[in-house]
Amino acid sequence: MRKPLIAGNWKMNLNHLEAIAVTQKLAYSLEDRDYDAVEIVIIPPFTDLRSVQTLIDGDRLRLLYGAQDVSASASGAHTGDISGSMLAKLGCTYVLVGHSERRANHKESDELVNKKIKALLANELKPILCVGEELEIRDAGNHIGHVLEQLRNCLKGFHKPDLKKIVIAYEPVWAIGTGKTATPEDAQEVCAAIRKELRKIGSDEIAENCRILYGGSVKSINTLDIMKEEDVDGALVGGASLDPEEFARISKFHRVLNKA
Ligand SMILES: O=C[C@H](O)COP(=O)(O)O
Repeated sequence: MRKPLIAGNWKMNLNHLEAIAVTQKLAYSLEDRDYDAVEIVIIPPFTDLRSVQTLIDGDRLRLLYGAQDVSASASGAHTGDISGSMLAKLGCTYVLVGHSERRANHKESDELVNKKIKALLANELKPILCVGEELEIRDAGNHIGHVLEQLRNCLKGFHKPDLKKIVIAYEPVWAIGTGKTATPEDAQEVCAAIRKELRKIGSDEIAENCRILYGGSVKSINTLDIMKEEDVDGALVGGASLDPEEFARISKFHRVLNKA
């Protein structure tokens, strides 16, 4: 079975002092049974990672953490970039790649995302590959084709041992930060199509074991309906993850719905 994964992408919010307070409040709101049932991950800005690492290591918290991006390069003259080896040294487990906000704001191509995945795997980090469509593509009725093309391009050249380490996050761009969550049926349709494509790209085993997350205005009030869907294995949460009590409520969905 696939262990559900709930990841909180803080985006460009919370300095390193605020990060300590939010992480502590989140940890106080969770119990061992929550960590046993769900992988709970926080993804703060780069500037917070060392503080989060020190707190989690020092208090032996069962939270996992990661970064919002990575350089495709290993080291060198890349001003402003952060390398996979630096993130590994900071104890990161997961790293987002291909988030629509990076694609839009930094003109990130599928080819660049592919190189970033390679850099993460080289440093034993687990990519969370974000794919999703703009509203006009959805309205044109070709959103599934668009998402699967992104998936194929970003995963080009990877073999089965590598594919096993990758998490996929389906994030319809029109649902991000808008309060307009995709319907559970919509999320299921795309996540099922992604899983079917993973059978072709990788194997039945890879498709069965890959966690596919939904992201886009996830809140505690809509988590259960989304998580009931067979091919949805978790959520990539933005705004709601900045409130530790709300993010804890989202992470505790398993207390009502058994996905194991
Ligand atoms: O990475 C998170 C997604 O962009 C969703 O953000 P949101 O929950 O604020 O819509």
